[in-house]
Amino acid sequence: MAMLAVQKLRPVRHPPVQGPFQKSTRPNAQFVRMAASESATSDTMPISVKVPRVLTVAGSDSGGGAGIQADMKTCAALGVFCTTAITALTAQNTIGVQGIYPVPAKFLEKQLKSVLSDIGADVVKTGMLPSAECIETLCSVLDLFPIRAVVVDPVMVATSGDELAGAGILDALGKKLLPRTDILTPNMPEASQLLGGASVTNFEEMKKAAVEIHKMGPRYVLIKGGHLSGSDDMVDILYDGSEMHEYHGSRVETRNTHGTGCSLASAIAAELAKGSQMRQAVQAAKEYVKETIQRSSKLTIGGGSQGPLNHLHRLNHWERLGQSHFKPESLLLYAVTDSSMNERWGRSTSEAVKEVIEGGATIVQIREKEAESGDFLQEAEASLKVAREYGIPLVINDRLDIALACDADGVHLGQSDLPVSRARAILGPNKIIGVSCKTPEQAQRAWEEGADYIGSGGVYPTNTKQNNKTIGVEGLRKVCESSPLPVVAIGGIKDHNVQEVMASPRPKQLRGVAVVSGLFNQPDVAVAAKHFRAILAEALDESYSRAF
Ligand SMILES: Cc1ncc(COP(=O)(O)OP(=O)(O)O)c(N)n1
Ligand SMILES: Cc1ncsc1CCOP(=O)(O)O
Repeated sequence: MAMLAVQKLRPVRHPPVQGPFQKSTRPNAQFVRMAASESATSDTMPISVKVPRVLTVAGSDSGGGAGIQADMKTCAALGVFCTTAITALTAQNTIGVQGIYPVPAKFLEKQLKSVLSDIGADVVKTGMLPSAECIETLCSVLDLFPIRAVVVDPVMVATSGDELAGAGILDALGKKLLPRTDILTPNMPEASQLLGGASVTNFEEMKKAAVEIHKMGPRYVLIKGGHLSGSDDMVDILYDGSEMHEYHGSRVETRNTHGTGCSLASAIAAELAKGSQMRQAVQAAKEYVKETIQRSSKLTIGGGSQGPLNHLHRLNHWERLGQSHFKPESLLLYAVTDSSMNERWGRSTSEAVKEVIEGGATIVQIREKEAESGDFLQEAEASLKVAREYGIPLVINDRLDIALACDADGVHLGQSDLPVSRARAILGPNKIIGVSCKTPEQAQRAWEEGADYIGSGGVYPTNTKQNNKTIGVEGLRKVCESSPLPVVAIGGIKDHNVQEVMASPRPKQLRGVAVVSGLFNQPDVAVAAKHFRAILAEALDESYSRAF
């Protein structure tokens, strides 16, 4: 049995840091300790590890981008343990703030005391403080515990423009909190509000504002110049009462900036908690936020104008998602091979694949119902080589083992094949998984299990697949409307009925047609593919013009 190494807790002895400590009437409770297992108790590893701690006193953002949620993720990313005292719940998303539910001051006090009496905090960071009462409560609790620094982000207006704290807090902020603040981090509109509406719109006014706000009590004032207009150069100013320090950066073009202010203040708090001096902490925090914005710029979360950041980008979770070979547009002309048809016309599968791609196929599936595994693999490898030369995705019908063996771009599965969820677990997030669906229930399941697209049919009767139920154009539409997944129509699709399949009004999920005999049971595959592309172009154009 592994024994846990236990060491007696001692009251905190804070290392001396520059700047005022918060006054304390009571010794702090404890270290945050991680009990180390036996394997970690070598000569070089301490048996008790003191973890830097930040307490964030802020509002909850249900959208996960700002507030408490941003603070916790920032601290986690920077190696700091983050506790919370929630001042308000907000119903919020990437569009804006739909509601605010302030937490009663008495319950805020309970949270603060609960955390500080047990876990303690090296640094307290504040965000949304919705009322004067809440500020007074916070300050009276701060008097009771030793805190090394207080970082105040004077959150008043959300990035969406919604008000989070009214002018009613300014008096309490100025009288109670700012005199005990180590660093205050207003943006330009907040700086203006703190100064009773003074103009803070350019660099010179930012400097003047920093001097004026410094007189209100904070040791450092960091005015964020993100709102400076007419310049790609973004400047923040840090004023310590005698010197102005400038931090220059360049603007990153992205909608994903929601929670940037909370994240910067939390990053400063985290760096201070780890032992940095103020200027170092601001520098490191700015670098972290800059890198975070850059690494978040392509994320698609929510439909509003303010997307969140990827605080934990160093874990690289979402970068890999972006590497999928699949784009719904590639379903436009989906070529499904048939070696018996190709043999009849005197060509190998890989030759047919080359011709169909040259004619305009946008994705290829190798479908072999009779072939031995070794032959299937050889055919797949030769075809994949061709498809890669043209940058066209290639998937394997039914056989996950063949797809894995040749490292194809994915598989197409039928309802009687391996379940999509199992295939996804084996193939990982980046491979394409398509699944055949005839019913709305199957389509819904495909979506839930992680498929990339649906193949739906047979739309028309076909000789290529025996005993295959025909669902018609109506059945195809029902499948399209049952999940957000892109759909490709299949079954008996020929040049004379493509128009009908793709006719307007077309469900937005329907992205193209999958064809076997219409492409491969033809004397010239490239000509057949070109012909399909021309009809598709016309069908799409026509529905485009009808929509206007
Ligand atoms: C794009 C596309 N859609 C549907 C099918 C049919 O797949 P499945 O139901 O697995 O039937 P078989 O192709 O295995 O006979 C498909 N192959 N491709
Ligand atoms: C594989 C498949 N799945 C449903 S119909 C079908 C065959 C489509 O072939 P064709 O395009 O020749 O009708």
